[in-house]
Amino acid sequence: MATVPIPAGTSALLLDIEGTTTPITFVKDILFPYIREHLEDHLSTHWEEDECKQDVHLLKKQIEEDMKQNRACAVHAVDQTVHTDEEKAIREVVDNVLWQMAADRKSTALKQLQGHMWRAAYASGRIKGEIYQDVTPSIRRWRGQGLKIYIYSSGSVEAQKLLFGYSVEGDVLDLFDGHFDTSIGAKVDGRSYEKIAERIGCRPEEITFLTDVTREAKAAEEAGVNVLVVVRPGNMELTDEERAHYNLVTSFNQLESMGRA
Ligand SMILES: CSCCC(=O)C(=O)COP(=O)(O)O
Ligand SMILES: [Mg+2]
Repeated sequence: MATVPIPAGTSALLLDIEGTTTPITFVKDILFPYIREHLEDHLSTHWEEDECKQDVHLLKKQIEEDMKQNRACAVHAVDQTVHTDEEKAIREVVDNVLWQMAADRKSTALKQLQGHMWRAAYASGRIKGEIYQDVTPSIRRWRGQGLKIYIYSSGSVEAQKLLFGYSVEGDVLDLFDGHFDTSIGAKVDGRSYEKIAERIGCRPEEITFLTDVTREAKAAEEAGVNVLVVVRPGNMELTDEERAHYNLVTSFNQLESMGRA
């Protein structure tokens, strides 16, 4: 397995989750089906609670935004205040959420609701966060070399903390210096990476971002962030052009720090 140098001058590694630290199958075959299976029951049980009301409010705002931008969207009046028929209102929220999930939308509204729903599944031990075997030993090694480690995922910060807090390796949250989600901006928008650098307190050039998605890699590059594209089983195939352009890693074990510039 060829060694890949962590770009010189890197002080912080920014890690994607799905397809990078964690198999895509865990998200698609375990996390997402859990939502589809329990959505209606979750909404019915928690409908009157503040957290659920906030989740529904955010979904409604997303629909308004989609309509303003003329984006295709399943339009449902998900408003708890105007519905007299609670069952119908819940049905509309369910339809909207299922529609967003079918399109693999990464909206903050959807991700926030999902994070809240997974809480019970992780806490009961029904779900444990999967992490590739090379991930935690490598992070420990990099931390020993003085690198800071951050997560940036479309999954909400709460969902990220659940995955690593209730992982197959137990609670490994102490490996991370911080978490970012789409509340800082979309992963395909270069400005998100500028904001992350600001929040970390370094220049974009000091960050190296690891992701499986080349649209995210491109956005990070535009912001001046270093990028490594992660190739894991089941990840989206890269084009020849992408393979030629990006430095690729198949395991975190390959990544060696060459010392700070
Ligand atoms: C953080 S667990 C949930 C994963 C998820 O919902 C998701 O959209 C993953 O996106 P990523 O940015 O980690 O590829
Ligand atoms: Mg990913």
